Amino acid sequence: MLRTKTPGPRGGSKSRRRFTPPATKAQAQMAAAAAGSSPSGELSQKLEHVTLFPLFADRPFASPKPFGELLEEPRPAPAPAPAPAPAPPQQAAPVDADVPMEDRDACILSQDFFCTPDYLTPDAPQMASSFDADKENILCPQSPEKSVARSKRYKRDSSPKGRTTDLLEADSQEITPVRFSLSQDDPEEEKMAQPSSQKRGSYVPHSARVLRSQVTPPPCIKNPYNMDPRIDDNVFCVRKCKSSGSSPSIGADGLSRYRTDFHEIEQIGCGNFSVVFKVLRRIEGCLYAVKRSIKQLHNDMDRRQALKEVHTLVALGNHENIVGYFTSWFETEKLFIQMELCDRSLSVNGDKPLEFGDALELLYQICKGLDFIHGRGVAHLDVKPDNIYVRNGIYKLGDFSCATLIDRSLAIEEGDSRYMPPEMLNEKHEHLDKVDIFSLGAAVYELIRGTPLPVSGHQFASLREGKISLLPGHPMQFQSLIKSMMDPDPVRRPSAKEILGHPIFEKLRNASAKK
Ligand SMILES: Nc1ncnc2c1ncn2[C@@H]1O[C@H](COP(=O)(O)OP(=O)(O)OP(=O)(O)O)[C@@H](O)[C@H]1O
Ligand SMILES: [Mg+2]
Repeated sequence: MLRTKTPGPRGGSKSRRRFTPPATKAQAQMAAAAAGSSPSGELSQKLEHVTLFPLFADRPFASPKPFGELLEEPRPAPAPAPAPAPAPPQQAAPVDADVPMEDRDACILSQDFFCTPDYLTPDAPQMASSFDADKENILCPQSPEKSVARSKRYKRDSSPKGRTTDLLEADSQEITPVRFSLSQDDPEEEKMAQPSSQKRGSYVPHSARVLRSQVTPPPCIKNPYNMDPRIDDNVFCVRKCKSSGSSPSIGADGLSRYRTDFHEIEQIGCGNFSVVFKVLRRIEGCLYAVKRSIKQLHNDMDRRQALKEVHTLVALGNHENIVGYFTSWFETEKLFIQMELCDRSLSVNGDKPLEFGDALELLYQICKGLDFIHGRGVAHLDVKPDNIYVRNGIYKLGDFSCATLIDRSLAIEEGDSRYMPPEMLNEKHEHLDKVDIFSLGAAVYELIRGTPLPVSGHQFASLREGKISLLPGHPMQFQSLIKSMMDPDPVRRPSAKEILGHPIFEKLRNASAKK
């Protein structure tokens, strides 16, 4: 859990620099300096004959004296410009000779193809390698014959075999059908990438088509084995995909893995540090939860801190009562974690008070999860209703962002203070597994009573002295178990294993043994 996050020095300045053409910026600086409106301007006025911008002195610039005089000083003659190539007779638009070839290509890409400003053109190395200036000698036709028409006339294969291709191409909604690139080294891709004579008249440059095929996410494909009733079949509908999931997957920093791999359905949760989305993994046709950090993780420390959750989940492996982990990655300096999608998390505000049967089930199942993680030397340290999820009636422990090693060899972070035992408040960390037992007892106590636990004050202190109110309608055996879990002395609290062996769980034990 990222308790403190200091904004990094980079922020958006990188992109701002990138968007500002150097000459314009220099001119603006010179103007400010000449006007004496900046410290450098005042300095230049004092020095009078010293230019602060020797690098840009050969650019035409109307500046008042004494800068103007300085600019007239003899300078080495500029290298003669290469003779301009004879313009093709039917050139559609004049090309700026000052713009390098690569930039011109980028312009074609961004304006003709993406209809976006140039700064969206991704500059990742893998993208750059797809641009071959030699393959780009396709002239812009005089009047762009909208090949959209061709796209409309594109004949769909109505055979079942042709359906997949159809779907793949349905999302591209532009000029020429494109296919999603699986690999840069794919020989098939290379073959497709060869400019052919048929394509010579195409309005879209070859590299743009290749790029487009790389950044257009595939549509959502239905998995015939997956009968998950939570999936809305509309996401597989071509038209819907066009509007909801086929925008080019380019983020500020290049290709978006999130947009390419997942179709976002809705936001399902928001914590202090993360926002969680219900998503469909496009090629699998299965639902997942993706948790994304809210703030950008600018420095290494922030990233390591956020990765604690991933490292814990990977180290733990699978358990029925632990939320399933799949993969994670960084994108736009945020951490994305792909997890098993649960139906909801518990909450004392949204839910009606927990009944005895449900409370017993919850206690038993989360104790199984705790027994599993404690057995692997891990303490959760943030057990609370918000971090307990339910899926098909199975309770699962989630949000491992505070987790640490019980042997105290890793840093210890405190979870939510409402569920924290007295020893944690006094910074005594000898029995970290028992911290989880207190928190679980407090969470169940809260859910049964149906009122939020106190954050501070007299009641807060009483709970940490072992003074808990009676829970009407619940057997005394159960109430004393909860009381023992919230014992002020961690040593006297039962372990997760001991709780699982309690006689009150006999039926549940037998039922799970039969499975
Ligand atoms: N796998 C999941 N399936 C369903 N909902 C989830 C899942 N993971 C998280 N959520 C929802 O998103 C909310 C926030 O997630 P999470 O607790 O992991 O974020 P956080 O920022 O670490 O929270 P906190 O404020 O507790 O530190 C959860 O309370 C839950 O409602
Ligand atoms: Mg949480």
